[in-house]
Amino acid sequence: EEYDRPLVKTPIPGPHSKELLKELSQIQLTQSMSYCVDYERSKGNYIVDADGNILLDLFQQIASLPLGYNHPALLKVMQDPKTASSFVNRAALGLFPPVSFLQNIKDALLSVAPPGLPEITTMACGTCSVENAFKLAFINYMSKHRGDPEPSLEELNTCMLSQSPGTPPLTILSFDKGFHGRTMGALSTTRSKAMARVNIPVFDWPVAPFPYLKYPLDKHEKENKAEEQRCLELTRKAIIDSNKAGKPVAGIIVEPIQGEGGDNHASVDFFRSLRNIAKELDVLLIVDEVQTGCGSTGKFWAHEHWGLDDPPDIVTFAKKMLIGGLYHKPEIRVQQPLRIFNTWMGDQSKLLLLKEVIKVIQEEGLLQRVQEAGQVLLSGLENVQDKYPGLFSRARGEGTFCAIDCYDSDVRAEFLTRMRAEGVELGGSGTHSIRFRPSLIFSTQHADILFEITEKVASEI
Ligand SMILES: Cc1ncc(COP(=O)(O)O)c(CNc2csc(C(=O)O)c2)c1O
Repeated sequence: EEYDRPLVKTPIPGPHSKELLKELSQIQLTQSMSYCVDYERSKGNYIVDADGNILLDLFQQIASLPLGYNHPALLKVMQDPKTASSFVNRAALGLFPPVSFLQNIKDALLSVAPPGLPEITTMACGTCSVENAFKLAFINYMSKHRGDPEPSLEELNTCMLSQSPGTPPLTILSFDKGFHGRTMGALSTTRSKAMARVNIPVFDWPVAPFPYLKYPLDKHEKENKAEEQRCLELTRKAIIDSNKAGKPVAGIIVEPIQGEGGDNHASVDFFRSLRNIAKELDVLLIVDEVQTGCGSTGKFWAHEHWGLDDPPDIVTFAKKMLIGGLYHKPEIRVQQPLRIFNTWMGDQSKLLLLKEVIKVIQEEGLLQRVQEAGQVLLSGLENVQDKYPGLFSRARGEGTFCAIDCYDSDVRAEFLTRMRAEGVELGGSGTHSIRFRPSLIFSTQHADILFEITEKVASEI
């Protein structure tokens, strides 16, 4: 059971949050912190802050809570004495896997593997999953072009001097406004905000535009088709040009929906064509499902909407999956140990929680609930934009992975601040979009509360 509705008693952040953040600012930057949270009292769709304010949370820790706060099924895992050892003994999974490792991987990860991708490597977060997906692509490219999975002696020597052929000038093609993480390789393919990239030396890898669609989609079919065609042609050209310039493209990375760069969508045809381009140019297709994965688009994996005959080569995940990792085709498994590797390789305790998450999704039919609640959410957003055309536009979404544009970033900031003051936690995406990232237990009654509060706020702005 959770709370019936939001209850805001103080300004947010309240006095206790302010005091805690002030102390914390002695040891680290706290500007990104909105308020401190009482994680014991937070329940389901509702987050409770340090001052007892109860908010309907449609952002859910940057879209990383699958079942909201303190779900009983997850708390039950913690009460099981058998699981304590998994939480206190963090295994180096690449060296000393627990006896239960394969069973847990089967139950938690292989049971929901994307179609056609039966192999998996676990990781700790989305960024390190993406970094290792790139390495998988590079290692594969070299093995394939060498005709031998084993690196040559010349490669082993020259790589220590950062020289070719051991250190190859390979690249990853990514899309403008994409987000794939903030470490140097992932950051080379992340272009959502300048502040995430500035002053960091990144790789100068090829980039292509991602479609910017006009809404409603059914009223702009011709223009949107042309926009997608333009992007596909520039993608193909960027790869061919990079190959010709002696910087071979080993992989393409794409999000099914660009979750940081402005909730940018593209059609099934766009992604099916992208898959064909990757195949034609012999480039691995990496689908980054860190934000879209684990159900919020109404299918377990967002790319399942594309109905691909030939699956992606690699799918990265994290956030709602509670652990990071990458699924991949068997033929691209690296042959040598300790090349795709780090100390922990994720965390076995998260697999025990994820097993329960998947059971709850199946037993409570949460994918169906996401589809139903998503329709109510999207049509509610369409009503809001119809009623307040000066404030909102481009309502869009797949499942509950929805967004709406504000007139500009100032209106967005004002709207988010007022919504929080009225007890609804939302996030921004890109320069002026609002993103909805409720957990999978979000239902139509939460949508009713959302739109009741949205009406109040929109009428006051
Ligand atoms: C599509 C996609 N790919 C990779 C990542 C990186 O995952 P983490 O390393 O943050 O777990 C993310 C993380 N999302 C994210 C949202 S805000 C943010 C940030 O660092 O500002 C990161 C993602 O959305």
